[in-house]
Amino acid sequence: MAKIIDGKALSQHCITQMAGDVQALKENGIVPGLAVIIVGEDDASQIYVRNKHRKAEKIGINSIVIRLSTETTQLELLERISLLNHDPKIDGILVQLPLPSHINAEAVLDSITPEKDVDGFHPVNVGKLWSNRAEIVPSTPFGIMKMLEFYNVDPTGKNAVIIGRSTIVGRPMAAMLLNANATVTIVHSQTKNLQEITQQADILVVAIGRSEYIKAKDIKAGAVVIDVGMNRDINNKLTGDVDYEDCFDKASLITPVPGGVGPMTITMLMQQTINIAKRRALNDTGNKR
Ligand SMILES: Nc1nc2c(c(=O)[nH]1)N[C@@H](CN(C=O)c1ccc(C(=O)N[C@@H](CCC(=O)O)C(=O)O)cc1)CN2
Ligand SMILES: [Mg+2]
Repeated sequence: MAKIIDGKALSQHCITQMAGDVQALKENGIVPGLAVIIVGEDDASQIYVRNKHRKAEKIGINSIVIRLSTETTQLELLERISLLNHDPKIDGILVQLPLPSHINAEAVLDSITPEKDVDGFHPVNVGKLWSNRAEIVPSTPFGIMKMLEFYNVDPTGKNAVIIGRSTIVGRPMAAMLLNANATVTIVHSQTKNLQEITQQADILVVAIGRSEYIKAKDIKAGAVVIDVGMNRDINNKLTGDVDYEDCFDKASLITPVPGGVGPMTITMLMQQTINIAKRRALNDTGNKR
């Protein structure tokens, strides 16, 4: 029988620690600041942004949310980002994805100054991650690394298989597991004999976007199974990419959906905002000398 990796409980544990860190920063005159920009009316995005704002406030981070209409032009968005790039009170800038189709998301993300790119999507931060000298990393895989650490899963020498090659999850997850000394394989929609590879995984991270795609027959006995999927069925019920019930007895550890990876994504965003503010605190001290 698998043990459940409880993302909600771990998230709460991290929040308590972070609130203490923010208090200490404030005593040194630094208030961490996070700016989240949302363009358009996507329902799910609205909820995630609201949750980010609430969690930030709970920890003591100064959170601002900039809500822009669907008709916002790319130029208007770039101008907003430029103002935030130069705002000394803002440590982290995040543009909620997806953006409306008339906006070039890459151009927008690339315009965020790398030091404030709290999502870790800027090519400079991607390059640093792959060079194993990361400062800011994408929150979803960062949350997964925290989960592994908290549940005493050392990736060293393990076979880690990631299903999915997105820039938000699959690719940065591969870099982080590689940096943690795992033997890493990425599989994706074009991979031949995918199941033969997933069956070898000691750590399996599933981000393929297909409801309950991974079954017990696809995993190794004792595998650690991390489900990044979020799929809505016709009754609006949330399902993961892993058939949780089917895999439960065969895995050693497994994340539920909801209550696994999702809550840690937002919590790790807060951690990165605090980390950037800590670097600002160090620089401020340096400047005063
Ligand atoms: N700029 C970004 N955009 C997006 C990111 C991101 O990291 N940066 N990730 C996702 C959305 N996302 C955060 O932004 C996110 C998604 C889901 C959850 C979450 O807590 N999920 C819950 C279930 C919620 C539900 O019922 O719908 C869970 O899994 O328990 C948090 C954050 C895309 N965009
Ligand atoms: Mg089921």
